Amino acid sequence: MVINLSQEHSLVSNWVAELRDTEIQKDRMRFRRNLERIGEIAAYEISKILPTRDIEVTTSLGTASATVLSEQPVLTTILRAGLPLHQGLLNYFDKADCAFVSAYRKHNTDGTFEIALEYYSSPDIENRILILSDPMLATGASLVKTVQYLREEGEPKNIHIVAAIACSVGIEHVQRHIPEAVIWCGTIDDELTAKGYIVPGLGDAGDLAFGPKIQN
Ligand SMILES: O=P(O)(O)OC[C@H]1O[C@H](OP(=O)(O)OP(=O)(O)O)[C@H](O)[C@@H]1O
Ligand SMILES: O=c1cc[nH]c(=O)[nH]1
Ligand SMILES: [Mg+2]
Repeated sequence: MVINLSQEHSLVSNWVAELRDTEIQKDRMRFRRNLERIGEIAAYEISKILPTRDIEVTTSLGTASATVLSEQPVLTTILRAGLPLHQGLLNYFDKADCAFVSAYRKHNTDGTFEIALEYYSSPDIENRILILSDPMLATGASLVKTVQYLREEGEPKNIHIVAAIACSVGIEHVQRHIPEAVIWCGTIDDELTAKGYIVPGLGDAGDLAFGPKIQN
């Protein structure tokens, strides 16, 4: 299932427009904050379909009935571009456990690339609700490889994927390999360059959030 958070107009479309704009992108703090805000809205939307339980809360004047989450998700992100989106999810799921994975494109001299996974820090994800965030779902290779890697340690009961911009080709790749995943995205673009960049996309999310890095 794919949920496009820009299907109907909301502030999300405004933040995605700012993320794409080459002038506004010069403000790294705004770029990171816009990713964070999309993470916050995604958390709010996902919370509507998470399991709940009813509780009684003692107030100073009586007792109130309330419905609250019955369990906390595991928020997993892919370093480094995933950090601002992850922070947004964590701002709202403030009691969640967190996992971090490093997955990056290791470029070959012929222009092709492989996904290198080198670092992994996670709680036990067996039977947990996994929310995996990465701002750019381009080919989908990083997300699929990350989920395959995490599954060697435990089987989550639900998988949610959060992206700011998802490419339709990448969505199909994820759906082929993780058909049960629910994909929440800020918007959907249809093109990918030969180097795997989303068009119109926004450029390199990691560089725009944190500055350029040396090529690996
Ligand atoms: O869907 P895919 O084709 O796998 O591409 C998406 C990946 O590319 C970006 O990371 P990048 O390799 O630029 O690393 P960075 O976070 O260090 O910038 C992005 O944050 C994703 O992890
Ligand atoms: O368009 C893209 C694709 C992958 N990673 C990015 O940061 N941008
Ligand atoms: Mg990058």
